[in-house]
Amino acid sequence: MAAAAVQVFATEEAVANGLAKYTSDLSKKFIHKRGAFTVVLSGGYLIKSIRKLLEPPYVDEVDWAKWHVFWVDERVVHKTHPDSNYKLAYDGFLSKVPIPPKHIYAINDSLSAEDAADDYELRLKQLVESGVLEVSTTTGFPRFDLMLLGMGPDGHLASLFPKHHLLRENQRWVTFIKDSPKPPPVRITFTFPVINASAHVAMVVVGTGEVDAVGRALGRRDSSSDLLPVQMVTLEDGEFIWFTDKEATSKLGSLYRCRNRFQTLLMRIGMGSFTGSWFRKSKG
Ligand SMILES: O=C(O)[C@H](O)[C@@H](O)[C@H](O)[C@H](O)COP(=O)(O)O
Repeated sequence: MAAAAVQVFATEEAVANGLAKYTSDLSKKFIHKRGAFTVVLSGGYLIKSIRKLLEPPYVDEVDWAKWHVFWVDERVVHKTHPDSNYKLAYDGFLSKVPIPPKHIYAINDSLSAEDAADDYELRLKQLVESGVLEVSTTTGFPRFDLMLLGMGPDGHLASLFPKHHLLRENQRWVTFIKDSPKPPPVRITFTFPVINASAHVAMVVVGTGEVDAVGRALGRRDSSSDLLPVQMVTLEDGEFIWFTDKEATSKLGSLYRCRNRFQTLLMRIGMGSFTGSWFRKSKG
């Protein structure tokens, strides 16, 4: 049984600070351990959520030369197109830190969706060969150090949408979709076995847009309904943490709110540690 930890911050600003510290700590840990840090980004609001990494102390502490950056999903458009997740990340984050360009793995935007998915999967396999990317010893799927993900109001993550057949894909590392309900329709995406092989997944959800999905994902399980895609994140051997704020969790029960208030008090009087404020939600 895998567990998710839920961290509820008072504000979006506090989420951004917490996420920067979490990412910077993991970056140090993995670079010390194996000389590289493999980070997967999503599109959407996530890029704004990681902005504090661009500020002191993190911008100076992080060993950017050792980062390797990937996308959990990408729209099949040119890299300069306003819909491109690469462009979003480049303009808002990657252009501001000294990550070597050869460590930034954008999709090949001259290919069709089918070929771009094949090409991306092949490049991941080459990175496994060269030792940059680890693999799960149990499943053989690639094991990224950290995935920084967002969730949509329908509970989707990456380009894995409710009731879509791609939710059941269990062979491919990277696949394509041509009927994404969120525009644009044509995309490539990591599959669940890849997401679930991760060492760490941070699910970042702030504001009121996703309150219903957060309530369903973290509230009492309704066995009569289909699982939301986000509920299918069950890491084999990793840490799954929600970074949320009060608004996003406003539909959760009083237990969540009480525990968070108690933790905030402990932190104010200097007795709470960051990890101490997490509370565990059993999954499965
Ligand atoms: O290409 C995309 O559409 C994104 O990668 C997608 O998976 C995103 O992360 C979620 O839809 C959440 O998006 P928001 O943060 O904008 O709600």
